[in-house]
Amino acid sequence: MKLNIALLAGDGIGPEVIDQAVKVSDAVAAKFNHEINWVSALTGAAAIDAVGEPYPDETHQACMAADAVLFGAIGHPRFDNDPSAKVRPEQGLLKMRQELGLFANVRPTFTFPSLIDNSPLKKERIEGTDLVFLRELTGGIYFGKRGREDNGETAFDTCTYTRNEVKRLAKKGFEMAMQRSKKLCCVDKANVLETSRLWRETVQAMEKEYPEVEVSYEFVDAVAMRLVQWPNSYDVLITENLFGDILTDEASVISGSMGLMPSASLGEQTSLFEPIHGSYPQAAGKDIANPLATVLSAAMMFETAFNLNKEAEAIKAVVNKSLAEGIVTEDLANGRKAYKTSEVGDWLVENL
Ligand SMILES: NC(=O)c1ccc[n+]([C@@H]2O[C@H](COP(=O)([O-])OP(=O)(O)OC[C@H]3O[C@@H](n4cnc5c(N)ncnc54)[C@H](O)[C@@H]3O)[C@@H](O)[C@H]2O)c1
Ligand SMILES: CC(C)[C@H](C(=O)O)[C@@H](O)C(=O)O
Ligand SMILES: [Mg+2]
Repeated sequence: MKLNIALLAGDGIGPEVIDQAVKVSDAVAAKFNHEINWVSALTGAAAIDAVGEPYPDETHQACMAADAVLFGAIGHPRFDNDPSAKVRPEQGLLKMRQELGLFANVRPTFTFPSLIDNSPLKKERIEGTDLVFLRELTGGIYFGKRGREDNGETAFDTCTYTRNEVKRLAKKGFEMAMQRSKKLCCVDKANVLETSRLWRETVQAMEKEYPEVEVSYEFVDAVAMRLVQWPNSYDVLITENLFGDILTDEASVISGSMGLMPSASLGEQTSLFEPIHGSYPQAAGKDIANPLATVLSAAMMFETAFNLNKEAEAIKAVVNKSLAEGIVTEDLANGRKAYKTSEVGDWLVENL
């Protein structure tokens, strides 16, 4: 099979972790007789430096022409520390998600048996955790009206959702629950927010279409607590954009490192695969970042975008093997030898 993949490495550790995912993808493609045609395109601060905008039209065209997109990370301290910057790398990420119509961000959280002691949480609480967030990705406060009033003394961001936006995300949630343990949790703040009441009302109305799915409705503040207290009590969680952003970073602590958690962003026309972490600027250029979140995002790409399950399983298996054998970057070393980002990538290729 010929796979056309747009490659958006981005900023900071983006290019380093993407390099490992490319090496591993090429190796798995060779093993299973596929050919990957990578088309690299600019995004983030790198694109601002090169052409003045974070998601240039050329990049959008490359994403639209490809069968799938593999994304690293964007963001640079130069913008993080300058709130007045008008053009920002993150705008590129949001524009890309919106223009590609990537409304459903699938963010699994799971544990690796060999890393159970890497989590600061108690082993007996987290063992066997296997849950998945479906984060709405193209609506809510990220895309609402925002601005300043009162000579800049007052700022506002507005959160808006339409019933259809909630429905299409919830539909994916119900479908995913049917494939898994038939348990769905709708995370909201319906005791306060009108958008959350629309979420709850919409999901409640859909329950009768999926009589086998047991649905619970929980407030986001309580979920934030129970997620680290009893993560095993969850299976599929659906939530709006900002809640999903925050809860998934929190959930990454269960696995032991932010550098481990992959994601898939799904739309009607295309899909994009990216680690949930950012550009981790402190590690940029040092060859120390954990590449596994990006490698596992590539596995999600084989599975979700191309229906190539054996290929995805091969990647997951070699990742598990590397962890079991202690071939880990410094975030997971825990007093053991820390391997470089590129050494982990090389090991995965050799052992695939
Ligand atoms: N999707 C994205 O591209 C994305 C996501 C989040 C943040 N950002 C951007 O990234 C920049 C830095 O943001 P931040 O520091 O809040 O978040 P971050 O995810 O880049 O880093 C937070 C912490 O997580 C850990 N971490 C992250 N990735 C890791 C990896 N691969 N291996 C090992 N440890 C890892 C590190 O301890 C790091 O200090 C900002 O400009 C932000 O806007 C981009
Ligand atoms: C960088 C930022 C805009 C982004 C988000 O908030 O969606 C990031 O935190 C993520 O999780 O991908
Ligand atoms: Mg985030």
